[in-house]
Amino acid sequence: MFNTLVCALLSDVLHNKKALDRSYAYHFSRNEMTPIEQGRIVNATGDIMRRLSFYLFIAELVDPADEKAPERLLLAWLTEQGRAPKQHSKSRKTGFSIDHRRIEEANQWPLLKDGCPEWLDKIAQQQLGRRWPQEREFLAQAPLRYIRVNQLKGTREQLQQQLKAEQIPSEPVGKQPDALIIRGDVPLFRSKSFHDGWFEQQDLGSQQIARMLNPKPGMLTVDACAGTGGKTLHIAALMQNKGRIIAMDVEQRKLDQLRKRAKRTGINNLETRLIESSTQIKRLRASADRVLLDVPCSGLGVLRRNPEAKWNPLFDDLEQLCITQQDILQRYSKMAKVGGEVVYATCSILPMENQDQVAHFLQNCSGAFELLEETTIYPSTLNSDGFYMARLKRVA
Ligand SMILES: C[S@@+](CC[C@H](N)C(=O)[O-])C[C@H]1O[C@@H](n2cnc3c(N)ncnc32)[C@H](O)[C@@H]1O
Repeated sequence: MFNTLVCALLSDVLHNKKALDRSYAYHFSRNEMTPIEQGRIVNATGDIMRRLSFYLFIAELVDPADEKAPERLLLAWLTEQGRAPKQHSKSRKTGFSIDHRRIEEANQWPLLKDGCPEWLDKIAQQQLGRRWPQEREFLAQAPLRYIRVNQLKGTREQLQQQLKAEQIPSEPVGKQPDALIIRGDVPLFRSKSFHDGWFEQQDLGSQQIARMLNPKPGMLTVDACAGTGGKTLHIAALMQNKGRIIAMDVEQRKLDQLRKRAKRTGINNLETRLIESSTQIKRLRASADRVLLDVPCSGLGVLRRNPEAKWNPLFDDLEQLCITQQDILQRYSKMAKVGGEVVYATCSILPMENQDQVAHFLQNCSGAFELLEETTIYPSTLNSDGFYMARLKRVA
C-alpha cells in the first residue's frame, strides 16, 4: 500500500500536474488506512517533493514527468533514508538499482542537497544575500505540526488535558500563548477536540499575524484578503466574539469554506463579503479600527508545506504580483479610520514583496500612515513557515 500510494501521488503531481493537496484528498478518501499510515505516506511524498532535484539526481533521471520517475524516486528516497537494505536498493520491476556513490555526490552540492531549483536560488540570492543558504536549508525540511487553541472554547492547558485524554500528546511552545506542537502522526482531525472546535492547525509564524493586528473586543475589524480564514478565526478569538468582523475575498468558494470553519469554532460576529468591485472597499472608507491585508504573494515562505510550488511556481510574474500587492495596500488601507491600524502581511520572505512594498507605500501616502513595527519571520527564526508583517497606524 505504502509504495503504491506514494508512486500514485508522485505520478499525479509530476506527470499529471495535479496539486499535491488534492491528490492526498483523492487517494486517502478511496483507501482505508490508519492515520499513522497516512502520515508515513505524506512524509515520504513531501520529502521527495521538497528535494526533488536531489532525488532525481540519485535516481539518474532528468525529466520528473518520466513514467519511470515515481518508482525510481521512491527507491532513491528509501535508499537515502537507510530504509532499504543495500541489497534491496533495486527495483523488482525494472531491475534499476541505486548507485550509492550518487548519494554522496549529491550531498556535496548545496543546491542539490537542499532541493533548490535555479530560478528560486537566483531570486532569493539577489533578495536575501548571505541569509539565503540558511533559509534554503530550512525550506528543505519537513514542516512541524503546530495547532492554535481556540480561546473561545477554553485555555491552552484545558485543550492539552482534552488531547491527552484522546491519546494525543502535545507540548506548549515557549512564549507563544496559543500554540501547541504535536509530534508524530496522531489522528488530530478525527479527534473530538477538533470536531468541537477547540483548535485549528495553524503554523507558528502565521499565529503571529493576528497577534500583531491586536484586535480588541467591540472593534470593527476587516480581514480584506481572508481566504478560507486562517487568520480570521484567530482574530475572532482575540475579539472574544464581541464587535464585528468583515471577512472579504475575491473568491466565493473560499468564503464559503470560511463560514463552515467559523461555525465549527463557535464564531458569531462574522460577516463575509465577496469583493466584486472597488465599491465594496469604498463603502467601508475610514470605518475600521483594524484592517488586515494578508495579500496574495509568491508563497515562498511556505514552500515546505507546498513543496510542489518549488517545481511549478504558483505565480507567473513576480513583478505583476508586486503591483497587485501595492494596489491592495494603497486602496484597502483607506478602510482604516484615523487612529485605526492596518497590518500588511505576506507568506513570503522576499523584501520586494515586504519591506520594499511598505516603504513605497509610506513614501506615497502623503503622511496619512506611519509605520509602528515590522517583522520578518524567517523559516530559521522559529522553525516555522516564513512570513512578513508590518503594522501601520492611520494618522490623517
Ligand atoms: C495569502 S491568501 C490569504 C490567506 C488567508 N488570510 C488565511 O489566513 O487563510 C491571499 C488571499 O487574497 C485573495 N485575493 C486575491 N486578490 C485579491 C483582491 N484584489 N482583493 C482581496 N483579496 C484578494 C486570494 O483569493 C487569497 O485568498
